[in-house]
Amino acid sequence: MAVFTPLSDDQVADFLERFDAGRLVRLEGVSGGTENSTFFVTTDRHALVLTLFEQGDQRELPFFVELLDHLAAHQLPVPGPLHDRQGIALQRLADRPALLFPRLPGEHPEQPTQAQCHAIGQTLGQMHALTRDFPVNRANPRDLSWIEQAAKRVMPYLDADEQQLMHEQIADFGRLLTPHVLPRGALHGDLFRDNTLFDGERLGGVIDFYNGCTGDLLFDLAIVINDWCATAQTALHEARYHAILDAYAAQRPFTAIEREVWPVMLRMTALRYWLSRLLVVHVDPPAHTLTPRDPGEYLRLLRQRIEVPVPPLPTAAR
Ligand SMILES: Nc1ncnc2c1ncn2[C@@H]1O[C@H](COP(=O)(O)OP(=O)(O)OP(=O)(O)O)[C@@H](O)[C@H]1O
Ligand SMILES: N[C@@H](CCO)C(=O)O
Repeated sequence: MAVFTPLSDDQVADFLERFDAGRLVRLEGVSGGTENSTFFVTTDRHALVLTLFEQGDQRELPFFVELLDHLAAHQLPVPGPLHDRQGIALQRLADRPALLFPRLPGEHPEQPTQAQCHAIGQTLGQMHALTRDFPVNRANPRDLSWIEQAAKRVMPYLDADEQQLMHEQIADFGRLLTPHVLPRGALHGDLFRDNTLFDGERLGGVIDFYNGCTGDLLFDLAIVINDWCATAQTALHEARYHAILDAYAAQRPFTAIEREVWPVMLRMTALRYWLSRLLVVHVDPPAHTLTPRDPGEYLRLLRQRIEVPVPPLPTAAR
């Protein structure tokens, strides 16, 4: 389930009056997602998605709206929010912040093809090239200082080997990453396969920007590689890896420092998800009954990244 706040047809029909988007034909709750209430809204003119924000700091919503407006204005495949007749995107409905989006076509890929990997690498590279000078800022909520704090909260739930691994890795990140200034910009922050929609090989869109923030561009790319390029045994799927990185590098070439710290960034983002999933399981279980994602998957991935070197970042497009 991902309807925490039910809405009636009348509520949504009234809400649509604020926009030039047609009249309500059908309202359906969406079962995917875990954080917000999501509805598919069909009007006589458009297929739309309505999101009610159930958690998080509402003062941060303008960052997401401006980022999506910016990317959509540059024709990136993202759902640019609809603006009402007064030009305002961010609304209130059922006492919650609400946004209305175009419904993008497609399905989440489970076993991404080469063409799908190329498409996501290219789009992320374009997004990063476009947001290097994006003027609005939101600090990365999952940076190294968050990792250090979160690690203290989960330590009691780890065995001795896992505790040692976590301590050693975090010390490494501080030593190997902190001295460097990496290229920065606006990040998606959670670009897993299930935050993309593919219509066949065509990228219909990238969704769920609510982890979006300002940070190291390489952090975003490492999240993508870890999720998109792991085989069932967490080994690196090399064909997908090269397809994503080559397409990305053609849009935004890597710096020498990025090439140097790349293996560390892959480990840091693997540990970031090991931690956030441990927090959900042991420390802050959500109110809903959905099965939490397995922290062990990212522990295995982290170990894999430590034991098996990854090929270097490409120097130039092949
Ligand atoms: N613009 C869109 N076009 C088509 N489908 C969408 C769109 N936005 C959301 N969806 C669908 O709704 C589902 C839930 O949306 P979303 O991922 O934003 O929710 P969430 O509660 O923030 O979830 P989570 O953070 O767990 O991924 C998505 O998996 C997708 O199937
Ligand atoms: N992508 C996250 C969940 C949503 O933030 C994870 O796999 O843990």
